[in-house]
Amino acid sequence: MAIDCIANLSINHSPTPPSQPNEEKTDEQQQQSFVFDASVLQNESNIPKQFVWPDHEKPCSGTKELPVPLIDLSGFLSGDPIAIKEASTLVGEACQKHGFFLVGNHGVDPNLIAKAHQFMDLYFNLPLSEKQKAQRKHGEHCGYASSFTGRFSSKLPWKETLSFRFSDDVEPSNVVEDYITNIMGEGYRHFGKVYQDYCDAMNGLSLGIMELLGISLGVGGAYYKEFFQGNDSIMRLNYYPSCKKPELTLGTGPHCDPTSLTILHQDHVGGLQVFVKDEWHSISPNPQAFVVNIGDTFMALSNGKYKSCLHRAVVNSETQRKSLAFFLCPQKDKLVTPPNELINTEHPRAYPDFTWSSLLEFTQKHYRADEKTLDAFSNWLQQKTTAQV
Ligand SMILES: C=C1C[C@]23C[C@H]1CC[C@H]2[C@]1(C)CCC[C@@](C)(C(=O)O)[C@H]1[C@@H]3C(=O)O
Ligand SMILES: O=C(O)CCC(=O)C(=O)O
Ligand SMILES: [Fe+2]
Repeated sequence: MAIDCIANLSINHSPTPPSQPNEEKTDEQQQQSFVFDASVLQNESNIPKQFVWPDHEKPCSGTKELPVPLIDLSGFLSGDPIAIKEASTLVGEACQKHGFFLVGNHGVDPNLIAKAHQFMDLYFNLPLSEKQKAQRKHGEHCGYASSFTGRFSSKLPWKETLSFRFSDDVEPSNVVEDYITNIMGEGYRHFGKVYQDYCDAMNGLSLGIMELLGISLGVGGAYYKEFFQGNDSIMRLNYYPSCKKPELTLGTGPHCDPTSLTILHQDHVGGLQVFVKDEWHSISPNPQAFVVNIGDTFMALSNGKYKSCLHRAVVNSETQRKSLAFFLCPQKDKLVTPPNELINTEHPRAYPDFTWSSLLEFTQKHYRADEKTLDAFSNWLQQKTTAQV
């Protein structure tokens, strides 16, 4: 079934019955045979135990709003030096506190954003067998994943994702469109074009934000912008089905993004939460704005001055939720090391040099990304280096 034709297809399909647990199988084997079919699970009043999170990680009621600055990019985009200075100051203040801010008047076509959301609705409401054509393979980070049942045996996130790679190092870059068409079929070419265009827009916005970050850190607008030229980034579509017991589970577990910069567009539903001053805070939806946050790799590039902050996503019993996350990542083997201007006796090196490919491999094969990913990775690297001596 091609994505093109589903644009005018009302999708009625008999939901795949959940695989009945088989007593003879071990827990582990049951886990592997478990399939997260959102069209079934969203109607289940008793959610499978693998999706029930420990009490200390369950959603809490009455979360306060996180005060994040909404930075108007119109002046920056028009090259107004005063507006650029103001924007870089606001970005720097937010990044030293919790690493989250909003950007408005960003120049991304609202019709493109709307189309990206519309095609998410179409894709994630396809029959599971159709979505599984793009099944993400073990150890890889591209493709379709439903709650990561193949990777984790507990604390499963209540979500489906479709992730693909975007590279800025070829002109014109058709990597997204070609990937989607190759793994999902020629009928998805229009679908692929929409996300190709979306990623191109995210790439441009990311490089602009890197300019503001460089100015705010006093290393100049070109420093990080050049570092991320030819980036090799990840685009992720997050689809969170409604859940009859939202208070027991999480859409995305607590984590710091291991990547460099995340540009997130959340729909009108809400569910993003950030852990600041030992409390979870929400960031309410603003469809005209993107939520931007610093990831672990940029925290290292800023020598720890800017914070990669713990965050998560909660679900609800009323409606599905969607978010589009563009994860800016440097070329895989580029050395991640902070500029000398940020190193001095008062601020010695906070993290060892590393490459993004080694951190990505660590999150995919050795460690579930969470609040301590960069510390765990640094220790793992140092143990590896010591062992090789
Ligand atoms: C490089 C990545 C790994 C994850 C997607 C991107 C950035 C965030 C990571 C993730 C969202 C952190 C929480 C756990 C995770 C497994 C998830 O819930 O999706 C992580 C992603 C991943 O490993 O696929
Ligand atoms: O969906 C959200 O609001 C957050 C998702 C997220 O943090 C991620 O995908 O890394
Ligand atoms: Fe995240």
